[in-house]
Amino acid sequence: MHFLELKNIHKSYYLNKEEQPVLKGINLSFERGEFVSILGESGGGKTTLMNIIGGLDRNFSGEVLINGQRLDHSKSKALDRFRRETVGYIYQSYNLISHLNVLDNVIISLDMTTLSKSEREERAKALLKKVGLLDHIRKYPGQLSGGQKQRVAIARALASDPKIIIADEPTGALDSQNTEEVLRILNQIAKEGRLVIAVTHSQAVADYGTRIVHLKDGKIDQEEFLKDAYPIPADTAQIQSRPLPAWASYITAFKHLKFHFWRNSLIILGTAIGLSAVMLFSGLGNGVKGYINEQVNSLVNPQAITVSRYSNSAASSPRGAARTAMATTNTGNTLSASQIQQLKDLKHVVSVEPGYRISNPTMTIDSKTLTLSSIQTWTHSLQSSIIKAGHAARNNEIMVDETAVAKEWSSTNWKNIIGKKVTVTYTAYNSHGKPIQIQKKLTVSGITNSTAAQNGGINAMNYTTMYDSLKNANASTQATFATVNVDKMTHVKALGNTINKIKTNSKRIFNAIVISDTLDTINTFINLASNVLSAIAGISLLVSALMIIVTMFMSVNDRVKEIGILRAMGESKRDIRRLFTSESILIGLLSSVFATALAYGVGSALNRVLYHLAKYNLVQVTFNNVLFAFIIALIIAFIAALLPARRAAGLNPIDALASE
Ligand SMILES: Nc1ncnc2c1ncn2[C@@H]1O[C@H](COP(=O)(O)OP(=O)(O)OP(=O)(O)O)[C@@H](O)[C@H]1O
Repeated sequence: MHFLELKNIHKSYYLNKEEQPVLKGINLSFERGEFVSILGESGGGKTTLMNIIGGLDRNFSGEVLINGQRLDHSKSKALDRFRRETVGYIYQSYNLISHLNVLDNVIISLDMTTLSKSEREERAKALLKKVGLLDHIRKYPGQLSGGQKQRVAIARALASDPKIIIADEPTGALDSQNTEEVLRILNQIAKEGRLVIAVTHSQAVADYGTRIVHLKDGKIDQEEFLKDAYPIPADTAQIQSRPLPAWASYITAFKHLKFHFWRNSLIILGTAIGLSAVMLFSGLGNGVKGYINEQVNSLVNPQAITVSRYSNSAASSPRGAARTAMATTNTGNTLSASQIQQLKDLKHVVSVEPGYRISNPTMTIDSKTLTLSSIQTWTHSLQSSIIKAGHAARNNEIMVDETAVAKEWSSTNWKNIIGKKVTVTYTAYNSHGKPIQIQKKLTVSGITNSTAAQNGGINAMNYTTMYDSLKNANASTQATFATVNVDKMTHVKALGNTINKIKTNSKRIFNAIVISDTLDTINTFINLASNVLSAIAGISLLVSALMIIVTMFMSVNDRVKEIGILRAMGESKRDIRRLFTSESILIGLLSSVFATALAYGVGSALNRVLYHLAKYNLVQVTFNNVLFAFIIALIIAFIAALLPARRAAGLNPIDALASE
């Protein structure tokens, strides 16, 4: 049984459907320890034969047997494995991978073995030492002489410990000294018990081996046995091969990214700008939402429900409801003691504060008379943080709004209004609905600022002051609204609904305003606006996707030869596809990292500029915004790589190797 046997190999190429036979029945056998030279005229089919032996060509007839076992050329996985385990290639034009240094050019073949990382590095260095290049391992192929390149190629071919070395014109591009050196190494390889098959035009080179095979007109026309095959040394442990692991593709992809640093940096920058814009707009949405929520909650206590009488004219929308709440004693829509009790009896209610709101009162300060939009009693529905100066109103005191009153009184010394005596005049109603004019002298105790809450701001006295003024004037003392204080924030919404559903004689009686409802509506609009802005920014990501596609196609075009080399080394179509998808995914990942830094950087700069306007960080990029951007970037990168990666994987390895 021969180590390698070729039986009746026929191969034709077809040009315009016209058959051009190249190999016309090759029968040959080889043994380990041989150094066989194949001689023949140019175009005689030597390379074609090598591609068949090396498991690169599948379109031929005849049989290739290894240790008596037929190599099934219809099974691509088996062929990948055969190339990976059994064959090492050396080419006339070296075919080193230009973006990998000398050491990595050898290690890339070892990545398909089960050796550990340190063992792989050790073996690569040992092989490079053997070919005299240990001092050059960090150089790139472009920094080596022809002879050095070929020696790297030999080290690479030997890396996975293959039993067959195919050398296609290994000395074709070398001077006599380097030729001598390479031949010596090849002879040494044969002495190690490997089968070396070298294609050559040179009789001198051929004479170096153990056998010469002449190829003529597609047939073997002569064989010369020069020496016996070298004895096969006792087999040392064979290095185990394995399919290329995913991490190896990522490492190679990263090295390629690094090699084309500037080109890739620009793409990463472009993608990162688009991604960071998406993050910033989402962050701005969060910030504005947070700001408005904080503003509203600082004016109005979210854990209090403002309840007034329900009137048909009030729409069910928050704005309509707000109008109802503004209804005052003037309308006669008041809350009776039993209705207040009804509210007190509800579950989760901590307390109920009856309140009065009176519209269009006038206020006279010194000789100035102002018409206000309303005066009300202070309840827990208001936050004490709106009192900007002075203190909350005690008996016979009043708090006045900064803009509507204090600054109207004096634009410069408005704070001096505190302590001033004012006369408030307003209309109330007696129990028969008859209007009663009430006039009351009060002292200004504090200034409120709540312009964001409602027009006209808050002018408020305490409950006792208002109650006494109504009682003394024989006006109705029924509350115009009530503040229902709720035990827990989580119960507020449900309680609001419950209050709205209470009926007497199947008629709804209460109208409850839950501030979170209003905030929900505001938040929906802000979300919508920020999503629209993010989506607009997202369009730039389409441009990024196109950039990645173009780069990947360029990368495939640049690397056609490399694809051929990797396939010859035993990488599968899947490995090649992954090489390009992983590069694109790395671009996506790096872009996301860069975009995150950019978004936080620009975000904090914007916050610094805007802070003095709102006293709030208006850009708040959250972890979820970042996560979303990462996911989007990875999806875009993956999709962008699909077509180029498919093209790369679909390349015929022989054509790829033959590409210029
Ligand atoms: N992909 C192909 N399509 C068509 N014809 C091809 C193809 N590849 C090779 N040939 C032809 O097959 C013949 C054998 O080519 P091959 O490269 O095997 O020759 P060779 O003996 O290695 O030549 P050289 O010594 O010049 O390298 C040539 O005539 C070549 O033009």
